[in-house]
Amino acid sequence: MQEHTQSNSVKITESYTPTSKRVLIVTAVDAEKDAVQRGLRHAPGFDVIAGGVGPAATAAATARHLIQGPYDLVISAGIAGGFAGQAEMGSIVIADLIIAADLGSETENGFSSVEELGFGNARFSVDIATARKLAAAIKEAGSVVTMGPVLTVSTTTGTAVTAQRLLHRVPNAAAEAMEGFGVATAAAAASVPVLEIRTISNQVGPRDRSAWKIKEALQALETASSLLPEVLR
Ligand SMILES: O=C(O)c1cccc(C(=O)CC[C@H]2O[C@@H](n3cnc4c(=O)[nH]cnc43)[C@H](O)[C@@H]2O)c1
Repeated sequence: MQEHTQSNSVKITESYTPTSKRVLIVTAVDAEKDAVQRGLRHAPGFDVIAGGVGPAATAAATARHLIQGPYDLVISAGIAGGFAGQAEMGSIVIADLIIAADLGSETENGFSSVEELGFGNARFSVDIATARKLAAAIKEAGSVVTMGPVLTVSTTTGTAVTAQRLLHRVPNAAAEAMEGFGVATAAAAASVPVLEIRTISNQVGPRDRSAWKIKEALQALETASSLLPEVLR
């Protein structure tokens, strides 16, 4: 509290709330952005953008917005495919690792990641304390939540064989989407911590677009987003 005395001797009292975090949330498409914004209900401190589909578009959009910071946290958020037995349709996944699952080289002996090839980094750590806090809040709110690696792919998986190949590379993978690694690359370049929140619209495997539960996944995204102001306070 701070008190100011004006020249006419009327005391004006202002109350100050502690400075809250400034957070950039990056979705792929507008429908995801709208769901996040519905959940946030105009809470202060959050900027939400739709950065486009895929790691390149989203990395560029994230980097462009981070320049307008400073930001304390960047979140990649949206719908995703869930790996069977790890994350079911309508549930929420909080990444504990963000992995570029198809960034590398095909060899006679299978896939080699950029790390194995010595070309750089194929995975990013998340702000694990905040990730755990968010997962606990989601569980407390009554939603099903899994923490695990979220894969970033440039091509959506469409066969059981590819799903198995990905699980061979990352045995405990929870979900796959197309943007997390791009968002994390831009966040790391700006030294800003990152999170990834995914809500499951479909199973990773044979492509059947008619079976995607987009409405349910967007509702789950709204629910997860509604918990962010309290968790990040
Ligand atoms: O058609 C719609 O109404 C609609 C509403 C919201 C989002 C979409 C998308 O198609 C978003 C594309 C976005 O979704 C991620 N995603 C979802 N499932 C998978 C998957 O199995 N494998 C990889 N990515 C997936 C991805 O991040 C895309 O950018 C449509």
